[in-house]
Amino acid sequence: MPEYKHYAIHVPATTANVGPGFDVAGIALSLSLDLKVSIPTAASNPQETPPYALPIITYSGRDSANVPLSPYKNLLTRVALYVLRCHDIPTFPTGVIIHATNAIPFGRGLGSSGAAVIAGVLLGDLLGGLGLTKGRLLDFALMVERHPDNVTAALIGGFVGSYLSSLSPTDLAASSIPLAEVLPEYPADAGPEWGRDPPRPPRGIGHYVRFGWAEEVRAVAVVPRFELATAMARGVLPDMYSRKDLVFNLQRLAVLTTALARSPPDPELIYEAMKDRVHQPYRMALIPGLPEILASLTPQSHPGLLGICLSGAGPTILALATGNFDGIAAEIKKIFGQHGVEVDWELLSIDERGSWTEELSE
Ligand SMILES: Nc1ncnc2c1ncn2[C@@H]1O[C@H](COP(=O)(O)OP(=O)(O)O)[C@@H](O)[C@H]1O
Ligand SMILES: N[C@@H](CCOP(=O)(O)O)C(=O)O
Repeated sequence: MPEYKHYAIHVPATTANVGPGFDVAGIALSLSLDLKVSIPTAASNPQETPPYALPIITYSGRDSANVPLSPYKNLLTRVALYVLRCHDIPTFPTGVIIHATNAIPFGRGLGSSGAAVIAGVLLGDLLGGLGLTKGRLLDFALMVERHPDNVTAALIGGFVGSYLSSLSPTDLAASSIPLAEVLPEYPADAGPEWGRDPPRPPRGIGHYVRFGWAEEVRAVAVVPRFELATAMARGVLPDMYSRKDLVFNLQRLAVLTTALARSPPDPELIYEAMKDRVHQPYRMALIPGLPEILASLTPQSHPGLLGICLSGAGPTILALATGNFDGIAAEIKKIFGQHGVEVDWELLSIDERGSWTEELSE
C-alpha cells in the first residue's frame, strides 16, 4: 500500500480588461480552483516499480460534470505534462491522485481557463520538484494562454498590469508556435515516448506590475447562465483600430490604474475611466442586453457604483462598487431578464494572494 504526501494548489478566478485594459489589466477575485494532489512517497512506491499508473483525476464543484478526466485530455494535466517534458521528465510520476474543487464558472469571462493553466503549471512544477520562479511559471502559462491579463493576475494576485516582451525573432517564433504543438492532442494509447520534446518557452515572455487597490472596492459579478468561449469572443474583434479609439482607451487606462487605488474612490472619474472602445463594442452582438446594461447603470442612478464593464471576454458583467451591491445586481439582472437571459450573481473581493502551493499535514 503506497504512502502519500499531500499538497494543495490554490488559484483564484480573474476578471480581465476592466474596461479599457484589453489584454493588459486583470484582477484576481475571491473565487478559486483548488487542487488536492497526493503523490506516493518514493520509499513506498518508487517510480521504477511496475505497473506504471497514470494520474487519477476527480472533480467536484462548478461545471465539473463534463471535464475530461483522462490525464492526456484534461487541461490541468496536459499543461503539467508540458512543463515536465520541457524539463526532460517524460511522464507523470506513477500513482498520483488529483482532486479538483472548482468554483469558477466555465466560459463566462471569469478566467476559468487561465486558472486551469496556472494550476497546471504549478502541478508540473510540484510533480517535477522543479522549484520554478514566478517569472518562469508565467513563461510556461503564456505558451498556452497567449494573452497575459488572466494568467498574470491569477499567478500574482491583486490588480495587475502586464505586457508581452518584444522578443528576438527566434524567441518570437518559439513563443508563437501553434498551441496544438505545445499541448498536442495525445492519442488514447500515448506512451512515454509520445510528444516527448515539446517547444520550450523563451525566457521572460511576460512582465507585470501590481497596482494599488482601495480596500472598500468590491466586485459585483453578474453571471449569465450561458457560456461564451473566449476564442469565439476574440474572433469578432478587428485587426485594426482608429487612432481616436486607441487614444480613448489609453487615456482611460492611465487614469483607472491609479483611480482604483485612491481611498475614497471617485465614482465620476472611475465610471468614465472604465469605458472602452477596443473590445466591448464588437462583443455587443454576442451578449444580449450588454448595450443597455453599460448605458443605464451610472453612479447617479445607482449610488455606490464606481464603474461597469464586461468581465474578460464576457458574458459576465463586472460592476465595481463600494455599496448598494444588491440594487446594482438587481438592475443588471432585470435588463438581462428583458432579453431572456437568466443570471446568477456574486459579491466578490479582490484576492491579494494569487496562486500558491502548500504541503498538507494529513
Ligand atoms: N478547472 C478546469 N479543468 C479543466 N478544464 C478547464 C477548467 N477550467 C476551464 N477549463 C476549460 O476552459 C474552457 C473555458 O475557457 P474559456 O473559453 O477561455 O473561458 P473562461 O472565460 O472561463 O476562461 C472550459 O470550457 C474548459 O474546457
Ligand atoms: N483579454 C481577454 C480576456 C479573456 O478573459 P476570459 O476570462 O473571458 O477568458 C479577452 O478579452 O479576450
